[in-house]
Amino acid sequence: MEEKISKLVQWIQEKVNDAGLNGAIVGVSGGIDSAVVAHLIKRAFPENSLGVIMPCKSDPKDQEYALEVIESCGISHTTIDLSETHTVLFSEMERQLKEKGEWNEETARLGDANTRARLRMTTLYAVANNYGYLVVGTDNAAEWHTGYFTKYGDGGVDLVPLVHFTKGEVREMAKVLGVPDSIINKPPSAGLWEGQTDENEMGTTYNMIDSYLKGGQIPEKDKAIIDSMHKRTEHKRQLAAAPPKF
Ligand SMILES: Nc1ncnc2c1ncn2[C@@H]1O[C@H](COP(=O)(O)OP(=O)(O)OC[C@H]2O[C@@H]([n+]3cccc(C(=O)O)c3)[C@H](O)[C@@H]2O)[C@@H](O)[C@H]1O
Ligand SMILES: Nc1ncnc2c1ncn2[C@@H]1O[C@H](COP(=O)(O)OP(=O)(O)OP(=O)(O)O)[C@@H](O)[C@H]1O
Ligand SMILES: [Mg+2]
Repeated sequence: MEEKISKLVQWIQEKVNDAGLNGAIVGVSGGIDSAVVAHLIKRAFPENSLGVIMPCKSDPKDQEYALEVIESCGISHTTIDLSETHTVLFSEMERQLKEKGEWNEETARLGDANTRARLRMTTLYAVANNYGYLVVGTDNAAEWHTGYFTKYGDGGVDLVPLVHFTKGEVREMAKVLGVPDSIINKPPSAGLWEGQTDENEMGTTYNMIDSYLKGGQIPEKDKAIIDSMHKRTEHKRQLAAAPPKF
């Protein structure tokens, strides 16, 4: 694992240097994926890396976890609270659509949640512009395959270093990097609404997805969920659809 970590760190350095930029930035949620990326970019650019904590109506406990991550890798950090911004934007949209009588209550929770992820993306790019940094994403192989991310939200990034690593491998990497156990052992959550956990929402587990990706046999029910998510999210792994030249 140490060798893979060194190669990833070197790859991040090369991508930033090739871009003619100065360093790298990541959103730090208090979860394991961003913890690993924070450690990687701190290793790649000890003096030119930044972790950004962006609460957005989030559980205050998340911020404590995020600060534990920051402390564990010693990365420079800043906190930008997006709760008010989200309220202003989302409530204005709700008001306007309600006025038209076209507000859809059923899809509102997901729309609200994805807006949080996209506000974080917008913030990261604005801060990255200030420092001349690349925005580093945190998607692992399981999330990438199932499309379990917000298009142009947490999926809107410049580099995806963990995309070939299963969730289990990310856990292994976290241990080697010195991510605190409290972060490694906590259930993965997008934190987009109260009580949300990835595995509850998806209806399958990361262990199942990992084992499927490694070619293992898994129950038909889990295979069906994973295949359906993969198919439904194909568009997220492509550039925006363009028509043929007429
Ligand atoms: N066939 C197609 N071709 C081109 N575009 C297509 C499309 N089908 C939908 N779309 C577009 O994609 C949109 C739907 O995609 P998207 O906006 O991503 O939304 P969606 O996939 O519905 O939701 C995002 C999922 O990712 C989860 N998530 C988000 C963020 C972080 C994490 C985490 O683990 O931390 C998890 C979240 O809980 C939710 O389950 C549609 O509104 C439409 O605009
Ligand atoms: N409150 C937050 N502050 C900063 N960044 C955030 C916040 N919430 C989410 N993010 C960003 O969105 C990414 C996607 O979240 P995701 O939940 O998949 O990863 P994670 O929280 O790092 O790990 P886990 O899967 O264990 O929850 C995070 O890795 C992080 O970069
Ligand atoms: Mg999370």
